[in-house]
Amino acid sequence: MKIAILPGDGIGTEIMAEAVKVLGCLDLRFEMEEAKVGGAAYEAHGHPLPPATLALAKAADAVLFGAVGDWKYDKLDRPLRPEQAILGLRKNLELFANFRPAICYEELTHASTLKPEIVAGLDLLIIRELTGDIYFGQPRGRRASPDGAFAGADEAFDTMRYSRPEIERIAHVAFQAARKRNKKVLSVDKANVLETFQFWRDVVTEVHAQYPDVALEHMYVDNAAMQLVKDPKRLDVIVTGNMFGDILSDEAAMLTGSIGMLPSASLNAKNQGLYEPSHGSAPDIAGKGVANPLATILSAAMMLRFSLNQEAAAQRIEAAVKAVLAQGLRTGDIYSEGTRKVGTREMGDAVVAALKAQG
Ligand SMILES: NC(=O)c1ccc[n+]([C@@H]2O[C@H](COP(=O)([O-])OP(=O)(O)OC[C@H]3O[C@@H](n4cnc5c(N)ncnc54)[C@H](O)[C@@H]3O)[C@@H](O)[C@H]2O)c1
Ligand SMILES: CC(C)[C@H](C(=O)O)[C@@H](O)C(=O)O
Ligand SMILES: [Mg+2]
Repeated sequence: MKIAILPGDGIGTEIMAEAVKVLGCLDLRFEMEEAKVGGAAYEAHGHPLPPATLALAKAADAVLFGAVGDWKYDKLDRPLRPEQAILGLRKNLELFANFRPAICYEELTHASTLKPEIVAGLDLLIIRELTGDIYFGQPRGRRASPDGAFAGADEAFDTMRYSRPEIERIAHVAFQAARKRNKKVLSVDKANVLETFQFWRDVVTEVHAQYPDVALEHMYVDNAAMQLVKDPKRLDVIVTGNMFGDILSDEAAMLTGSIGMLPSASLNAKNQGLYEPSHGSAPDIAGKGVANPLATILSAAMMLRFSLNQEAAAQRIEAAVKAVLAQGLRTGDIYSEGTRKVGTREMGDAVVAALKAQG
């Protein structure tokens, strides 16, 4: 089993060190090979996704990814910006199905900014389409406005688009995931305004005909954003497009206590996957040793489950994370009174100790 380890930038290197430590103390044989990605790769090789990094990711059974980005790269031409690395990996590996589970662990009920009764026991799954939408639609660019009230003025434009097969395959993923859970899917769109998302709604409805045992509900994204904080436990599987999924998953992260708790899996049709926390490189706390490594450690657990066929090891990691939270250990982002504040490394060490204690 070969795992590509791509730490990236900012807290990416700090959280990845803890996840690698956790993987290393399982009784499994992995080959782990590390490569630079994002700003780190740009500094070393002049490109955020160098050919050798992409080749490693393609050849591996799974990719564990930290995070990329830093404000200092914001002035670079877009193809050279760190974020292009993660977008390029998703597109090149055809990782169209992004699973972002938002689970509120019992011990963290009080870490959320929402009232405990709203989030206690929350377990929802956002399924985000990851290789289409306005993220990748062409054409895009800047030009002099060709017409309208501001003709001749500078303007910028992007293209939102989805093809039928792209919507069909993510809808199948959502309905199949719902069959293993509570048999209901909420499809989030903006069909009242956007043609792309009226089409999304039509195609999801058509695919639903093959899943009569699963309940389907449609909702506009603005309302969904509201329902997520009003009554999130009413929701179970949410399927949506690339951009809405990006936004709603950060919102859902706060229901779990912190974005530092939200893992993710991005899968292609062959179940090859890239696993990463849903957060970014957090330049504001990078280098301070305070980042929460649990989203990355939980992403490693998802990797064991989905790409490496190691369900037992995945469950061991998840149980170790719960044990550490039950011991009262907290990084700053999930700290609340009466718990013990620890740094990134201490949190990783505690997960390793909890794994060893399992025998
Ligand atoms: N997949 C990725 O690599 C990815 C994802 C999101 C953002 N980014 C990039 O990261 C950079 C920073 O973006 P941003 O600030 O908007 O989002 P961010 O997710 O990096 O940070 C948002 C806030 O959450 C906090 N935070 C994030 N992860 C944390 C953790 N593990 N523990 C504790 N606190 C945590 C940060 O300190 C910050 O206050 C940008 O360059 C952005 O493009 C990359
Ligand atoms: C860094 C950025 C390209 C990325 C996205 O928008 O998909 C991030 O926000 C995420 O959620 O993984
Ligand atoms: Mg995001």
